[in-house]
Amino acid sequence: MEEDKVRGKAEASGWPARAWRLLSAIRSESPLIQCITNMVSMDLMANTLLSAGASPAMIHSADEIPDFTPHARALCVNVGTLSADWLPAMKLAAQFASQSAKPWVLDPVAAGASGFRLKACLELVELKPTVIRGNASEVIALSKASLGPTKGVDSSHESTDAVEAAKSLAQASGAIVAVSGAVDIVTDGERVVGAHNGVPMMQRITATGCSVTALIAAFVAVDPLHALEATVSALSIFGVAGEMGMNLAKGPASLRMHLIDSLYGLDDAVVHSRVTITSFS
Ligand SMILES: Nc1ncnc2c1ncn2[C@@H]1O[C@H](COP(=O)(O)OP(=O)(O)OP(=O)(O)O)[C@@H](O)[C@H]1O
Ligand SMILES: Cc1ncsc1CCO
Ligand SMILES: [Mg+2]
Repeated sequence: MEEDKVRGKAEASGWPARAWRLLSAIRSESPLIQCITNMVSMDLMANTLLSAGASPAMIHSADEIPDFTPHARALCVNVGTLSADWLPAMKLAAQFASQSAKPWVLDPVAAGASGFRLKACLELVELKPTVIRGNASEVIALSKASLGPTKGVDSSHESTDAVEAAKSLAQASGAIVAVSGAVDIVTDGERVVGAHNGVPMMQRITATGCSVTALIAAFVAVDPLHALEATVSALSIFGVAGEMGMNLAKGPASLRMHLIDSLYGLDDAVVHSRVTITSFS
């Protein structure tokens, strides 16, 4: 009953209609999304983008960036399996994206796990990402610019523990900051919005976070002037795909498959009845 009330309010706010409109735009425009990502996530990330209707390209060589990056509608940079030889390409691509006024999204995987990684993430933040999406531990580490008690790539905090950290990171960087978790939190430093869709089993599949970051890049590509709204919509749509997928799944491996199928098959009615987004402030 309480859940129905929250859904009712979300519907009245116009969020489901916006999420559906942006997903439809991705399906019709098929925006080219360049991804420089970790070796674990490449497959799921590319398939997530394809099933949403976008066109992924996992192109990471610095030699190709000057020719290629200006053609992409958005860039996703993910430091999951970072090494010193990949970092210059990430920075170069971010510079090209910024120079050509293309949105770019940073995933600061395990930002608090080592000094090398934290410094690299802070340097990337200096290059003005449009959106930063991490789990709560990553956003807290980045916001405080300090190493944290870390489980590596997994979070040891709830997303709601990271609201203040997310707001101050957004204010300091000028980026929209998204914290994934049971409730996904999105802020521009003033407004705070919560996206409530998703299922806990999504945490048992590696790279679902990486993949939703790339999906955010696709949503921002089709609505670059409303990055907060596009980010919330992407998180919500991915969560709804997880919920639909979970109805058919037996565990993480089959959820991975059904999530992709569900994202591909989402329709207006499902999006309108399930998308649950609320304002926190
Ligand atoms: N308890 C939960 N309930 C519902 N959805 C969840 C829950 N935890 C995570 N999710 C969803 O799972 C996806 C991945 O979020 P998560 O916070 O696990 O990212 P992550 O730690 O960066 O993952 P990875 O590093 O493996 O890519 C998001 O879409 C998020 O909304
Ligand atoms: C498991 C793992 N290790 C480095 S990146 C990655 C994918 C999830 O972030
Ligand atoms: Mg992650």
